This record gives sequence, structure tokens and C-alpha cells, in this order.
Amino acid sequence: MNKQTEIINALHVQQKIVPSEELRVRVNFLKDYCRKTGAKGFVLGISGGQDSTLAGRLSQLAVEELRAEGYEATFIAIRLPYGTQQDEDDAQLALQFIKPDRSLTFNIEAPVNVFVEAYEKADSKSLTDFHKGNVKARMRMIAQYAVAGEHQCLVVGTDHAAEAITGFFTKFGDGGADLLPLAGLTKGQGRELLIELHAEERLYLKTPTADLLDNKPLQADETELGLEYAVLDEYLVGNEVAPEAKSQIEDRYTKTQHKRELPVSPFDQWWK
Ligand SMILES: Nc1ncnc2c1ncn2[C@@H]1O[C@H](COP(=O)(O)OP(=O)(O)OC[C@H]2O[C@@H]([n+]3cccc(C(=O)O)c3)[C@H](O)[C@@H]2O)[C@@H](O)[C@H]1O
Ligand SMILES: Nc1ncnc2c1ncn2[C@@H]1O[C@H](COP(=O)(O)OP(=O)(O)OP(=O)(O)O)[C@@H](O)[C@H]1O
Ligand SMILES: [Mg+2]
Repeated sequence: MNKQTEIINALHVQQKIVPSEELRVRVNFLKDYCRKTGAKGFVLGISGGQDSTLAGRLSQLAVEELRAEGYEATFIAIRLPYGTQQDEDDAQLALQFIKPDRSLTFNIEAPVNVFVEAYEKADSKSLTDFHKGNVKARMRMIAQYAVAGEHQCLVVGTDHAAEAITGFFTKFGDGGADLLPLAGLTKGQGRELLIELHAEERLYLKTPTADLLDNKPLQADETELGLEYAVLDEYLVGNEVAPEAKSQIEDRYTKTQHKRELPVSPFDQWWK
């Protein structure tokens, strides 16, 4: 099996999706897992970006259906800005579209800044902007798990195939979640699902950004990655891409394998 096919299979990517069917499969997954675990619903950080807009709406649809079927479940959306978010208006638009049962705001600025100060004291050097960015992503994870713990809910993750293939997430940060309703979807397929859900164009045409850096607010993922989502999507659906892009993608996939596995133990073989 060639590397591309191996990756496509490992990430469960389908060449084509039927959006209405795909929505049903993913809402059913959220409902089934919620019932099976006895959880009281879901928690998810809403950034204003495409992925959390989609996963948030799927979560809200799932709890509404569960309640209609007699199972009490709630979706709690969490705004997790670091100070004032430059694209706060997009986050508010996402919330209007998702219509969560409950929405709360947890500003991560103060805890992140306290952490950065403590780090400086401990290591006699300051944390780089890049690593502070990962602390922000992990602080968001801590906040989501605190809310999930208090309300006996599960933390929804927004990882999908176009992020998984490059390992473009913070390990145990936004990568730390209980269930992944968008797994296997390309970025474009996620967009198709938002269109099927009648989301406003602005919500799915928005430039993807991790927005983790103080020095480069709203930096496009594609700038940091040096790869376009359109090219990642082409590769993921089995099409040919330029040889340099192919080797860049496959190299990143191999180097980030540790992020797609649970912490490695002496009984694991995958890393050998
Ligand atoms: N081979 C290996 N086996 C086991 N563990 C290994 C390892 N290599 C590194 N590690 C561990 O992994 C750590 C590095 O991983 P990690 O801490 O995640 O850090 P890293 O991958 O360096 O950075 C995270 C990247 O994800 C991007 N990101 C984050 C959050 C959201 C989004 C978004 O798409 O919106 C993107 C972010 O911009 C950045 O480029 C190392 O410090 C080390 O502890
Ligand atoms: N400012 C924020 N407020 C709330 N949640 C956030 C924030 N930034 C990141 N997150 C959480 O971290 C996840 C990962 O961020 P990521 O940027 O990959 O997704 P996104 O912003 O939803 O979509 P996109 O990748 O298109 O920007 C988000 O889906 C969201 O759950
Ligand atoms: Mg984003």
C-alpha cells in the first residue's frame, strides 16, 4: 500500500461525502456516546472559526434530539478569549448560529499571564511567544475540563483529517478532548456540512487561524504550516499533489505520529 493510501485509511477519509447523511452519522455518534456514558451533555470552546462552529452546532443538535427523546442533556458553549479577541464579532456570529443552551465566557488571559511569570522565575528565562501559544491552548483545555467536570459533561474536540494529517494542534491542548465528531473530514467537507446547515457564508469562508501568538494575531494557519488546506484536502481525497507538497505532508505526518496516539508505553509498537 502506498503512503498516501495508508494515511487516508488511517485517518478514515472518504473521497466524497453526502452532507445530509454525514450530518446524521455525526449527530448520531454524539447522541449514542452521550447515552452510553450517561453524560449530561457536552462542552466546547467556540472561537469563531469554522471547526468549532460546526462541532458546536452538531453538539447542540444532538442534545436537542436527546431531550426530545426523553434524555436530559445540555450543550455548554464556552468563549475562551485571551484578553480581547480581535475577531470577537465572528465568535458572536458563531454563537448566534449554534444557539447553545448555555454560553459562558472564561477569559484565559489572567491565568496564562500568571503562568508565564511563574515560568520565568522557575527557568530564569522567559517563555517564547510560540510556547506561550501552546500554554494558551492548554489553558483552554483546562477550562473546558473544569466546566465538563462540574456539569458531568464531555469535552468535544474539533480535530479533523486536515489537522490530524499535519499534527497541527497542541498536544493535550486543543488535542485534548473526549470525543471527535469531525474526525475523518477534510476542511472542505467541514465547509460542506456548514452549508448544509445553512450557516452564513462568513462562518465557513473565514481564514483558519490558531490565533495563539501575541506577536502575530490572527496569523493564518496556512502561513505557519507553509501548506494550503486546499492541497491537504486534495491529498486526503486521494488526488495527486505537487511532489514537494507530497513529501512535506508525508514528512509532517510521520513526525507528528506521537500526537495521534495515546502516550507511548513499553507495550506499544507503533513508534518503532
Ligand atoms: N517523537 C515524540 N514522541 C513523543 N512525544 C514527542 C515527540 N516529539 C515531540 N514530543 C512532545 O510533543 C511536544 C510538542 O508538541 P506540542 O506541544 O503540541 O507543540 P508543537 O507541535 O511544537 O506546536 C503546536 C503546533 O500546533 C499549532 N496549533 C496549536 C493549536 C491550535 C492550532 C489550530 O489549528 O488552530 C494549531 C501551533 O500553531 C503549533 O504549530 C514536545 O514538547 C514533546 O513533549
Ligand atoms: N478564542 C477561543 N475561544 C474559544 N475556543 C477556542 C479559542 N481558540 C481556540 N479554541 C478552541 O480550540 C479549537 C482549535 O482551534 P482551531 O483554530 O483549530 O479551530 P477553529 O478556530 O474552530 O477553526 P479554524 O481552524 O478554522 O480557525 C477550537 O475549535 C476551539 O474549540
Ligand atoms: Mg481557529
